[in-house]
Amino acid sequence: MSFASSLIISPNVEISPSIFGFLDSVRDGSQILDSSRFFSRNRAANLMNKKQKRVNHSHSTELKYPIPCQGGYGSVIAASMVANPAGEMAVSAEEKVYNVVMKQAALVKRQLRTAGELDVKPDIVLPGTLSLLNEAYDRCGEVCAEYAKTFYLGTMLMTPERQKAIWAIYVWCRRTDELVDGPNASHITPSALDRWEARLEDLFQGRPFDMLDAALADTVTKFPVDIQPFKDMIEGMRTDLRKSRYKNFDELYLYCYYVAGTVGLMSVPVMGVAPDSQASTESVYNAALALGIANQLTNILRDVGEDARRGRIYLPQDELAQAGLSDEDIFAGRVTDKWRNFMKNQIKRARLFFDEAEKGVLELNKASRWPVWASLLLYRQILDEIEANDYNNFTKRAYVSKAKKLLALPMAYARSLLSP
Ligand SMILES: CC(C)=CCC/C(C)=C/CC/C(C)=C/CC/C(C)=C/COP(=O)(O)OP(=O)(O)O
Repeated sequence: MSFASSLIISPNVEISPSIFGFLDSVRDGSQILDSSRFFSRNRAANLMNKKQKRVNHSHSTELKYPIPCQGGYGSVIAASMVANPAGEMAVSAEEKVYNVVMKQAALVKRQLRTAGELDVKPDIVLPGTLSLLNEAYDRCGEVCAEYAKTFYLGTMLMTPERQKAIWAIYVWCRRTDELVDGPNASHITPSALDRWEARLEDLFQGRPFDMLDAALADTVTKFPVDIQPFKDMIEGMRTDLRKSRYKNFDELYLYCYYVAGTVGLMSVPVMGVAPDSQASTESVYNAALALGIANQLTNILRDVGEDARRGRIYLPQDELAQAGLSDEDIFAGRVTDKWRNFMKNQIKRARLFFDEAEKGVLELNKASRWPVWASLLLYRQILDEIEANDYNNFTKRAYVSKAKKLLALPMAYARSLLSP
């Protein structure tokens, strides 16, 4: 069965224009994703302690964000229970996301126990479906190779089962992103996203809509992957449809979790934790979340000009105001000292998230570390390039040169050999 024909199975195709656009761009290679895309130091530990405190004093809990402040990088306390204008207590983004992370870690632990420490379930295949499934996974591999070359290369070191599962997850994320960022994004409505979510639920229940969904449907039967991060990613797309400004870092953090932190949470159950790791499952999940947030913050800092031209400013409005900057300054694209200082603090924060992520990479299964190191090293270098461009992220796109990319690969490999 050809891939294109397999997509026209169901009449539920209102989201399909984007999928076809997605396919076209895969075919002509017009978009290349060259590699994959928050936390105070010791945050995982901090959060654990806070969680403990929360049990005892549920209303006095405070979580710390690394918020850049004038003249340095201070740690400003952000209450995890904050009052909204109506005086109701609302839960901060940080706490909301923390709860998801804890739930994911608990789920994977429970499932591993019942599976007797086996994270791959045996393959039970009905006659005739194996070749289709193989074809579906091959197609996912092709998409991953086309869009995320470096990451794809890294997956080559994984076991075939893990490799295929990562491809299937990658492709679902890519398609989800394409709904709001692809060529047919202007046709996408919240109800199209609702249908995409219904389709996600179907595939988790073993009823995939097309071949690529079938690959993910198979993956979720083999690895302890939970639906929550997938649903949250769709929520991120809804956020993108209705929102083009972020009041503060709390709001931005939630957005980054939705669109990128979720990828980390989806990946850990497949990548697996090293059998000799002493780290808690929670801390590995926190590191994976941190990598997604770091990547997304980097992506936002790199794309300030491009996003502004689409009328979007992802940078926290309160921090811009504190730095004496406004939306108009961004639209005008002037690289001033105020802008450079603001950017320095934003870059510092992104690097803190990368630091947090680094601790977790060591805890992953050896064979899964290389692609993660490669994407971490490459994406973090984008921050160096923004600096090298003298913070002109309005008209200059920060990118990592081919030579630097090539150099990063053996470095990533060498790091992947290090034990915790
Ligand atoms: C660290 C541990 C314990 C595990 C690793 C867990 C993983 C794999 C985390 C990775 C998270 C990730 C890759 C998020 C993607 C975020 C992102 C900004 C991707 C970039 O996508 P595009 O926007 O297509 O990229 P470009 O614009 O750079 O092409």
